[in-house]
Amino acid sequence: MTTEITPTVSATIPAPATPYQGDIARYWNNEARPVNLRLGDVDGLYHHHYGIGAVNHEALGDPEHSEYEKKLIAELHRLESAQAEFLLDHLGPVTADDTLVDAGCGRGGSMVMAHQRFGCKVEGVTLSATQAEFGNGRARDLRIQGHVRSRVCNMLDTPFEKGSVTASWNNESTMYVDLHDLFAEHSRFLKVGGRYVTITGCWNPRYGQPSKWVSQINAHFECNIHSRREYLRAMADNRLVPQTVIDLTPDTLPYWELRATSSLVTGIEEAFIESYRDGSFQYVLIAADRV
Ligand SMILES: C[S@@+](CC[C@H](N)C(=O)[O-])C[C@H]1O[C@@H](n2cnc3c(N)ncnc32)[C@H](O)[C@@H]1O
Ligand SMILES: CC(C)=CCC/C(C)=C/COP(=O)(O)OP(=O)(O)O
Ligand SMILES: [Mg+2]
Repeated sequence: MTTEITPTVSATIPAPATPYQGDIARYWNNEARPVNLRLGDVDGLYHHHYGIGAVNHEALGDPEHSEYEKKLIAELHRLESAQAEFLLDHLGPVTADDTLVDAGCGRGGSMVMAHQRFGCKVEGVTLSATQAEFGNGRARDLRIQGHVRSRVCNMLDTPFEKGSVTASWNNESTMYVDLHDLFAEHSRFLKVGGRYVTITGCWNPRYGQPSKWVSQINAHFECNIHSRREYLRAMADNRLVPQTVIDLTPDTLPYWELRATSSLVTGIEEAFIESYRDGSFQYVLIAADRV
């Protein structure tokens, strides 16, 4: 699949708010891992998040078969898209007249899925000009550029008007920011009665402190994973009242176990598998009402 990329964003790139955000912008501008691009090439939905659900071993067939690796890639991608569908399931009622915000939108796969499901406008923000241009290129390819737009913008300081957004989400992008600052900003632009959803990895307070595996994941991605407790506290402080908290850890393990057998491994698979198994790390969905 070829993706048209034109420099629609680069003329207006704001300076990073902090040196750290400059590091993260560089990280995502330079990212081109086959585990993300080859999965996205399956159907043109490019994700930077992980998968949930049971592996369909029947669809994979015989590991010795010449087509097995191609089927494995399609299966990992199916599980990543299932994760995004599950997040969208928790946004509440959304109509074609509504605006949604994807905070930390990556290459925009979840935004396209949201527009295709609801017919609504979706605004995405990322620190990376490469990602925003890629997402806008995909939207143009699909002729949905009037509804789906990515821009380079700090999710802690967005241009969205107070109370103008029906629902918003962070899909695996909360570990790059202070949660109080983040939820204050979502709370500002969400309508009263609107919905906020995150799917994220968090360290488990029951374990005690971040395990060595959690520290390894932080170092690998230059991020700072928060604890489950911190999420709930920061939401409560910002008029976001959890409606649903779901532990997706058992649902994401099959994805990781399958990914660990593929040719697209990146070296981080062991840290996810071991930390999910020893209980130090959890994969969760939290859906909250803006009250
Ligand atoms: C792991 S990717 C997730 C991408 C996307 N949510 C998905 O599911 O495919 C993390 C994203 O968070 C973005 N990000 C990190 N800190 C940010 C910030 N302060 N403002 C806006 N985006 C940020 C990065 O640019 C990147 O797009
Ligand atoms: C759950 C946690 C802690 C996520 C950290 C954020 C992150 C880097 C997500 C996946 O991005 P990606 O799809 O680019 O990563 P990979 O290349 O490993 O697939
Ligand atoms: Mg990935």
